[in-house]
Amino acid sequence: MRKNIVAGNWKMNNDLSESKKLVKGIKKAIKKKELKNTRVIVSPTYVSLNAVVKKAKKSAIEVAAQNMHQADSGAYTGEISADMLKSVGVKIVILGHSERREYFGETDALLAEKVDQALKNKLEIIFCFGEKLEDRKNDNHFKVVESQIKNALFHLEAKPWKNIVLAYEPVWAIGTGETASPEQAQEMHAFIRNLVTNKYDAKVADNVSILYGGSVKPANAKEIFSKQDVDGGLIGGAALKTEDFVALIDAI
Ligand SMILES: O=C[C@H](O)COP(=O)(O)O
Repeated sequence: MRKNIVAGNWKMNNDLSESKKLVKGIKKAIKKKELKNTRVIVSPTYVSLNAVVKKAKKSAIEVAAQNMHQADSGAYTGEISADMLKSVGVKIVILGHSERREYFGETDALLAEKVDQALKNKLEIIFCFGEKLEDRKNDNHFKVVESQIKNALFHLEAKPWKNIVLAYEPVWAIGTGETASPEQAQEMHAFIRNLVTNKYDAKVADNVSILYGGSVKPANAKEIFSKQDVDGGLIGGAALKTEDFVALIDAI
């Protein structure tokens, strides 16, 4: 059965001491909670990964990296490999975030390589995709999402899908305060699950968690998370404050 997930993407926020403080706060706040079928993931910057992994020990918190390079190693100044992530205890990596696509030119083809590299290294992937505002205005949102998923993930066999989490993040809703309505989120999530069913089978589709991301906050989380095909959220801004993030965990 698929899991619910509340994942905080800290993006380029929080230095080392702020990162340690935030994970410590979350750890304390969730200590006595019965999380049942819910996973809690935080994703600090590279420089804080090791420290956050250590602080998260003996808690339900899992730690993800925000990106990684597609090669094993080599002359790629400024980059981080899958092996390096594993060496500091990281088991999950976010790939395909719209900010990586937009500001760092990451294409579907490159992301397909990163996906293969992550899976080869037994890293779990939170794979992000989503349409831009003009795509939605032109009624192209389903087509765009379908091609992003097909191009980066549909070369995979069914088996590796147990290590894939999908994150639908409409670009127009990220950091803008504008959220997709719960109905819009459900409509797209059902479409995505159907795509996976058609390509693989119902079992693969039922087992994949599909997260929603884009201006999720305590005030709107419950309604979004309550939708049948929404299995939690990938959270930016609201993941930076302990009480807000914990409220999102409570909302699931
Ligand atoms: O990765 C997280 C998403 O980009 C959502 O960010 P946001 O919650 O600040 O809109």
